[in-house]
Amino acid sequence: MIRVALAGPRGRMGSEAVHTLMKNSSIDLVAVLDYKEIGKVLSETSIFPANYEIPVYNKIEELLQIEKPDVFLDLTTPESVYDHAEHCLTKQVKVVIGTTGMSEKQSSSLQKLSDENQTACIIAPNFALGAIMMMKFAKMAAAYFPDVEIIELHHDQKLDAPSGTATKTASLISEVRKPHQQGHPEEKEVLQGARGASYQGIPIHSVRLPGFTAHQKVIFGDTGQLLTIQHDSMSRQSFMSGIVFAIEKVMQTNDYIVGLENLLTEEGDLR
Ligand SMILES: NC(=O)C1=CN([C@@H]2O[C@H](COP(=O)(O)OP(=O)(O)OC[C@H]3O[C@@H](n4cnc5c(N)ncnc54)[C@H](O)[C@@H]3O)[C@@H](O)[C@H]2O)C=CC1
Ligand SMILES: O=C(O)C1=N[C@H](C(=O)O)C[C@H](O)C1
Repeated sequence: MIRVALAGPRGRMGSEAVHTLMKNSSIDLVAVLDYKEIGKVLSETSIFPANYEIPVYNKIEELLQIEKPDVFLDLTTPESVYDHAEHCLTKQVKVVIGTTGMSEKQSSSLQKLSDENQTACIIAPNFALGAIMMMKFAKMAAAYFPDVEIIELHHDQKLDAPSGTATKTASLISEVRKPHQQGHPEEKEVLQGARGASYQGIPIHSVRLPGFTAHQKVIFGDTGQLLTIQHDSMSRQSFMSGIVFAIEKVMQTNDYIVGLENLLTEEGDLR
């Protein structure tokens, strides 16, 4: 049994993940971390059934010391995630991070901590298999279609923009796309922000509206043709098999890994 602690149990992702981990016969959800008092065990909150007697902690130091999890899964906020991961890696507790919105500086610092403590840290900007495929396909296409823009569309409660998925997609594309100027060389934004954010020259446009869950289009343009690679998460169920996969994989490594595409084999692991 893999002993897992989860941060953010009442969130949109966290609550779904609690149910998934409770149902999994090779995972033992030993504790959850919330930032405020919500009861001593999860079943005392209105959103979980009576048999969810999982202890709730407000202090990560106590959680790690008392429950000794093998893996700490973070599904919280850009503000909290770094601090949690730092505590875990320093105490040599493996980490799976689903939370997006960390700065590059924070990610590099976690990589250093992971290396120094020889403790695995898997960062998954997107746990959904289809989104991972979208990113892989986009990287393939970018070798042939260097002009590309990314449009990501999410629910209006999302805190970070652009999404972790969009940034990761742009980073993968940048590995193969020859740096060059897109659009007209004399292009001017009449209204600031009209051309979106720029990741090494790749425009990223973020849409936030009620009604959306998590969606992305990667549009490649060439003379007389367009190629669009699109992924839609219609519910948070789409992320759950990826969470279990990441927890299983983090037990087999001591490395710092960003993106589940680095862990997939050609045999269709996540099915
Ligand atoms: N990697 C992936 O596939 C996915 C990642 N996400 C990311 O996961 C994160 C969570 O997303 P949602 O569930 O939609 O957000 P949410 O706002 O519904 O949930 C976040 C939860 O974290 C809790 N929280 C905040 N600070 C905390 C702390 N210090 N300790 C413990 N709990 C704390 C909040 O009370 C809240 O319940 C976001 O960063 C989002 O971008 C979301 C969906 C998929
Ligand atoms: O906040 C979300 O909802 C999501 N966040 C992740 C991201 O920033 O890419 C993954 C997915 O898009 C859902």
